[in-house]
Amino acid sequence: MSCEIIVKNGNGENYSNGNGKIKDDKPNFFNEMNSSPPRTSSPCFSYFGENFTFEIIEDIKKYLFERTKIRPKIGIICGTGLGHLAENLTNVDSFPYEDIPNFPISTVSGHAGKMVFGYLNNVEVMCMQGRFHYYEGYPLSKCSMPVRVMKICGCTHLIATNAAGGLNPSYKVGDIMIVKDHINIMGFAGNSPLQGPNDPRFGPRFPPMDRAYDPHIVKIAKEVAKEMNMGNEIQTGVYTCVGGPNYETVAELKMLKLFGVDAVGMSTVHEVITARHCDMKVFAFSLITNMCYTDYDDNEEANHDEVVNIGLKRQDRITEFVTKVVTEINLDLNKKH
Ligand SMILES: O=P(O)(O)O[C@H]1O[C@H](CO)[C@@H](O)[C@H]1O
Ligand code: HPA
Repeated sequence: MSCEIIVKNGNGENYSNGNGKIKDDKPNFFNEMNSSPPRTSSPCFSYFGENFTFEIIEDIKKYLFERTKIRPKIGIICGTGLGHLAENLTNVDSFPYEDIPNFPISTVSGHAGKMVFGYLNNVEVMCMQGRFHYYEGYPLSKCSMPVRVMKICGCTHLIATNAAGGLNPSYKVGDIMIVKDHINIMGFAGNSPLQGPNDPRFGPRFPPMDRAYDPHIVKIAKEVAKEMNMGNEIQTGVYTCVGGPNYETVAELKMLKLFGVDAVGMSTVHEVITARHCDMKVFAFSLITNMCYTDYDDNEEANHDEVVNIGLKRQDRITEFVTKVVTEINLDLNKKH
């Protein structure tokens, strides 16, 4: 059975994949789910929001590569208050998001909104100084679209960092939690960055998510932590992403704790799913910026200024940690070639 995609392009015009007749201007949910993706380099819209086609991602790469000579294998996403990392790059070429064609803009404090290419300890990297969140009004596919840009730019590895609330009572503010796994709560509710037509040039329709966080890089990171004497400040745990922007209720936190969640935030999971879909190796960690209390008698409340401030306080340590992990990943990459 041939299926037809009818979506609107950026100018509001009908767009069809040419597999049949246009019957009306409303996209058909089931047709879209079963069809090949639209091949276009102008943004088009579907039930799942803007469709960032392979061609659009290639155009973004073209824009960047015409302006930088850096050819990174490692992409880094800086979490809230962690953008300092990008300030440690040398020989930088920096692109404000508003200048990059088809890029969203960062609207959250603690996220500068720049794509920075440069060297971290002589290793070529590209670094998002600021990420996109669902609560900013962007669909998950748009939030994680830059991960595909990293992939098409040649990155084989993604390092995702975030600020998160600590649920595990043995954690303390300032700890770094290496993410060993995640629980995709937004996915339980039927929301995924991979919703909509699948383009096999990015990855398969049904990607596996076992070992989403590369066990070998986790091992490398633990060795780095040991070398840095991080003994009582490094943890390993399970992260979850809630939609935000409100922080969680006590009852929600109790539930997450029962689920086995160690740290809770509002990002990363959809980026990791997108990265694994296109076969990138992933390493992620959370900076524990506040503790999540599951007792109604506790008066502590999370607030974003505190989250940003803890990031600033821990920036030097985190920069050192990431630099060493990047250096080790690069040594590994060179061994393989
Ligand atoms: O996950 P990152 O972007 O580090 O930021 C975390 O901190 C913000 C809340 O204070 C939310 O955006 C949450 O996701
Ligand atoms: N909850 C959700 N997201 C967060 C938190 C939190 O406690 N802290 C930082 N980001």
